[in-house]
Amino acid sequence: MGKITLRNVQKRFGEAVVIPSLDLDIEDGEFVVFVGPSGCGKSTLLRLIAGLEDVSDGQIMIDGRDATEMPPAKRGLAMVFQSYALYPHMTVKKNIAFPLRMAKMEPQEIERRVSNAAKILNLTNYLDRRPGQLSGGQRQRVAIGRAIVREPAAFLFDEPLSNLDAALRVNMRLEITELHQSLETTMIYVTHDQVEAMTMADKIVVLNAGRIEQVGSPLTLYRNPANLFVAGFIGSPKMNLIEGPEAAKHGATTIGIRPEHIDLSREAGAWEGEVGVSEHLGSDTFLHVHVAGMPTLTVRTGGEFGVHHGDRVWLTPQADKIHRFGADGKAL
Ligand SMILES: Nc1ncnc2c1ncn2[C@@H]1O[C@H](COP(=O)(O)OP(=O)(O)OP(=O)(O)O)[C@@H](O)[C@H]1O
Repeated sequence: MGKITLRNVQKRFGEAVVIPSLDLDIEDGEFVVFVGPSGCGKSTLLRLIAGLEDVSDGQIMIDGRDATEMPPAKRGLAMVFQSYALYPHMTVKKNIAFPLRMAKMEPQEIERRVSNAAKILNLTNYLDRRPGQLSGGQRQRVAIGRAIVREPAAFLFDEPLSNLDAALRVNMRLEITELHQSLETTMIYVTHDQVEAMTMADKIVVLNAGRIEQVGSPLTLYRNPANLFVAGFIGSPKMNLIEGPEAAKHGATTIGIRPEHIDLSREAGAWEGEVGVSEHLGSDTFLHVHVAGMPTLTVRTGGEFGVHHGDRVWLTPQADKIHRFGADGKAL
């Protein structure tokens, strides 16, 4: 079980309203990612679900029970922090077993759960080490192990990978996704990294100033962003946003086109421009092209196009891939 429902949830810190009013349904077994810029309230929302903060108003239901006033330990959720919060003087085994010993579980059952978690996380050979003798990735796995042994209704991750280097982040991202696939337990994951959100989530919740901008699968958000905020936030490099024509009902419009949806040519096309910086990523190349009267446009090519700084090129947006937004920022 692991169905979590938020109804009209509000959070104020003194006078400051951090979450004005929020409704959200998290289904059993879903991998849900809260993403948004720094300070948008992602961690606060996770802490409200965990019970580490009290809601100012509204209701939190976990598996059909009202959990709004329930103390954290009673909610059956397990939180994994970026700081790991491991005990340096305890072995890996003791660290993982810690919450079970606190709960006075039978030693045999503790043993069974710890060795099972160690197997899942590839930590079997490290059980007698102390955290100081482990790599960053291994420490992160110990922190996850401590959550697994509790057999929670849901795992709550607060930016768990932000202390790891880039390569390790990619590895751990995959490991957590695989863990989700094998455990099939609800996971709620907070990050400001839209790539993490895109690659891991079943469902992404895009937050901005304590409000939900859009909820949907990664591809839904990518293909059909509900507004300019989501269009600009999801996707790397960012969607090109260009001033569009005035529209009778909608006022000043904005046109959005992703870098992979602009065709490049040396002959005629819609817009003529000059190539600025090229970024070669190996599989893709991103050209930054200056077109008169527009912000610099980013265009994806396979890299075989062979253009250089200062070359004249023509750009043509693919007509069926153009997004349009009204003056209020909403998709038209
Ligand atoms: N205990 C607190 N007292 C007062 N204000 C707080 C408290 N905790 C958080 N805030 C404020 O609430 C807002 C949301 O903070 P929160 O940590 O949830 O954001 P976030 O989206 O997780 O940001 P980040 O990605 O930087 O961690 C911020 O403006 C923050 O300053």
